[in-house]
Amino acid sequence: MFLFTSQLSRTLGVRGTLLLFVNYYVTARILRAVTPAFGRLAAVEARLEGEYRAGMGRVGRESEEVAFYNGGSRERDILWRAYLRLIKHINSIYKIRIAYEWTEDYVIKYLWSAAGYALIAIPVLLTRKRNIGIQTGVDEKKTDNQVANRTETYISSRRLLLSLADAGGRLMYAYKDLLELAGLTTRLYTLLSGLHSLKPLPVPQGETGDTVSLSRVDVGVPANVGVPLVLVRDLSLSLRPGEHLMITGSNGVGKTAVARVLAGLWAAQGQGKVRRPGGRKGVFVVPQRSYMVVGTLLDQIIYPHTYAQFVESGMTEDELMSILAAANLAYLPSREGGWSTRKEWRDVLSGGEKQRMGMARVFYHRPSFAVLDECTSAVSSDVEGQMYEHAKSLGITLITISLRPSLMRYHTQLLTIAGDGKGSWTLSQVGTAEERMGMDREILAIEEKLAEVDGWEKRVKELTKELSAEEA
Ligand SMILES: Nc1ncnc2c1ncn2[C@@H]1O[C@H](COP(=O)(O)OP(=O)(O)OP(=O)(O)O)[C@@H](O)[C@H]1O
Repeated sequence: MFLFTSQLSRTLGVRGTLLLFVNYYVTARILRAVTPAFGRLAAVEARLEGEYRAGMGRVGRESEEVAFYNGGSRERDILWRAYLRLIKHINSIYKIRIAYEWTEDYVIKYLWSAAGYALIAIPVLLTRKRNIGIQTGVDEKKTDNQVANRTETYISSRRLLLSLADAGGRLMYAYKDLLELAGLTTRLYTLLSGLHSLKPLPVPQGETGDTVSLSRVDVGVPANVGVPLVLVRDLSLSLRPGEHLMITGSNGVGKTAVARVLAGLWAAQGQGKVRRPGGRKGVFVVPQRSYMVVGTLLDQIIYPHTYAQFVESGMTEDELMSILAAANLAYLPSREGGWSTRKEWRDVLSGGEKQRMGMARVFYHRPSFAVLDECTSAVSSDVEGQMYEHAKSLGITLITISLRPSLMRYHTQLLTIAGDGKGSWTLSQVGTAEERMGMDREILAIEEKLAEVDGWEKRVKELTKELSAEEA
């Protein structure tokens, strides 16, 4: 544009050039007044598209649960609304864009050309001698030459004007693209600033030794703003290898929160200190919800190891087989067609099988400490017991989060979180092996009696019915 303007100014003279700049100014004002907020529109479009895609992903992931609840039409309704919101927005952008592009084309193609022709005409109309033209020194007396000069000036100016309009159009397109880029950048900026405002993962105070210990630690939900919610106050405990801990308490009292602090996902609140053995062999957590990785059957057991790490570890497939046997999953390789079978394991394996696979991972990695967060709730008691005994025989110290009293027998310490709103807790020894056996027997007896409760209730009802019939 600068080049074309400077070329044109040679033809137009000072007044013409000034008027050309007035034209630029007026055009810029008009276009600025009619330019929609393309940046904001692009940011909203990106957000709506994100919501829609997240909804699609959620339905894909949770399809079975949705089907069990017969929630298909409800989900379709939610997705349909998200889709309509997106489409409505995209359509409104198209309408705005069409109106804007028409205006822009009209202004740049027609207004600029009209203004340009008027400007070219000014010297012709206003100059008395009419000796305009970029070629000077031509013999003015020769009329033919004058006509030729004017024609040449007109044609070159016209070309310059067309090129100028073209350059102006490109500039406006670039401006529009820049606005859209700014919108997307704003969205990315929001995401990144959200990530940056997250508190960094806690730096472990000590990742040495073979002991897990919490010393005067407050466990609470981290808050980016405001005061964090403290679930357990002033918690102190120390676990050496072989000292198995069971954490219990009602739902939502903060059992998993303690596991998160132990695993280093949440920082300990207050002035407390967390110590645990470092490295991969340190604390391994098996979460409440089973996770199946994309990949082969073998990948499920060795996760988060890669195949290369598995080979490097020197472990054989026979050893993997015995790991699966310890988790009561020995039938899987033959049933599924071998170690390298790829399937959607999340859907293929049952709830209990997925939980047992979680335990197989513990046996494979053999960490010093394993936090088992209600990860055997869908496994039958006998297999659960076998897996606990096997983990202990591998030298793994267990930190179990559970509401099942029957699991107490595998532990030496019991942490009970009160959930009284004050963050109270108690830590007690579960007892000697003999005492634990006694407790086991008592638990089994109670569990057996509990299993009979339904039958007794049924009998009471029958008797009541018979009595009321006799009285009548
Ligand atoms: N990421 C989070 N953001 C906000 N609140 C959370 C978060 N995680 C947990 N909480 C809250 O902290 C409390 C304790 O949660 P936690 O998962 O530790 O409970 P829990 O004792 O393991 O329960 P359950 O036995 O049901 O598994 C709950 O009230 C929960 O809503």
